[in-house]
Amino acid sequence: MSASSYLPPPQVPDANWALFLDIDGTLLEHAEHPDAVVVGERLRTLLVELETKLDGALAFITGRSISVADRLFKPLRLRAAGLYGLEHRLEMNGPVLAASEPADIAALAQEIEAELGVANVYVERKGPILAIHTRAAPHLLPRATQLVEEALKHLPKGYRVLAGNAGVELMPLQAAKGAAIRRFMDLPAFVGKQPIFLGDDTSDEPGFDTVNEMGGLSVRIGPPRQTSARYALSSVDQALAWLAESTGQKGDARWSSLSA
Ligand SMILES: O=P(O)(O)OC[C@H]1O[C@H](O[C@H]2O[C@H](CO)[C@@H](O)[C@H](O)[C@H]2O)[C@H](O)[C@@H](O)[C@@H]1O
Repeated sequence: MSASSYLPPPQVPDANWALFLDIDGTLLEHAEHPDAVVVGERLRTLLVELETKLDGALAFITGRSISVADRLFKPLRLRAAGLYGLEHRLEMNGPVLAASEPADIAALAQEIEAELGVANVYVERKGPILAIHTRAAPHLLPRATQLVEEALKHLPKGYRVLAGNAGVELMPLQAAKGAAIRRFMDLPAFVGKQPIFLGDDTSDEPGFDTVNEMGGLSVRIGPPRQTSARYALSSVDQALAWLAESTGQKGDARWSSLSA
């Protein structure tokens, strides 16, 4: 769907819906470094209210690892697909099915850190996924991309390179948000419900496609751009206000800036 046909999504009033939430750029404003994001108390409260309202049918679908998501949203330990679906927590407060770091990815991370780490590039090691963050050194994005694309030639088959938000990620092919959403939709708390997915990034597009196929609501957060999402909200503030309205709170366009 083209950016010009964007619509704000309708309100979603009841427990017939299942809510899937991307984190960065959707629930949280972007920050210079992945550890510098701010999770406000008001957002934690909203997530708990939504989880209760939807009878448990709520999950994070994120590129972050679940352990990092837990640290950010502590003490919440919500259902989550981390690392684009390579790891899961299928029950709130339940165990995490985590993914480990293969030796060749560890070696590659060290090589890239040795070259670019000194230049303010952050190499985030996420088990089988490497995220090279160039937000603080944008001129090094082409070099970071070149390094991971070169590495693809030497790694076993089954990896791909994906443009990130101010960076680039190397990940296994099976890391995909659409498959992660489908996995949750088979669980008792989700089955028979209509999925809604809120996301902002290229890596969220397979999630939009999946909820479109399932007859759900796909909602892209951010300024207009080409996307498969059928609805749009222009900012994190708007996304949080939309979610809050479904719990009966009045709309507030400054939602996230008031929440810290
Ligand atoms: O799928 P998401 O929940 O949106 O996670 C995507 C990536 O988010 C994080 O990186 C991005 O956000 C950082 C904080 O704003 C920012 O500094 C960075 O430039 C962004 O790319 C996270 O660090 C990654 O692991 C996630 O894949």
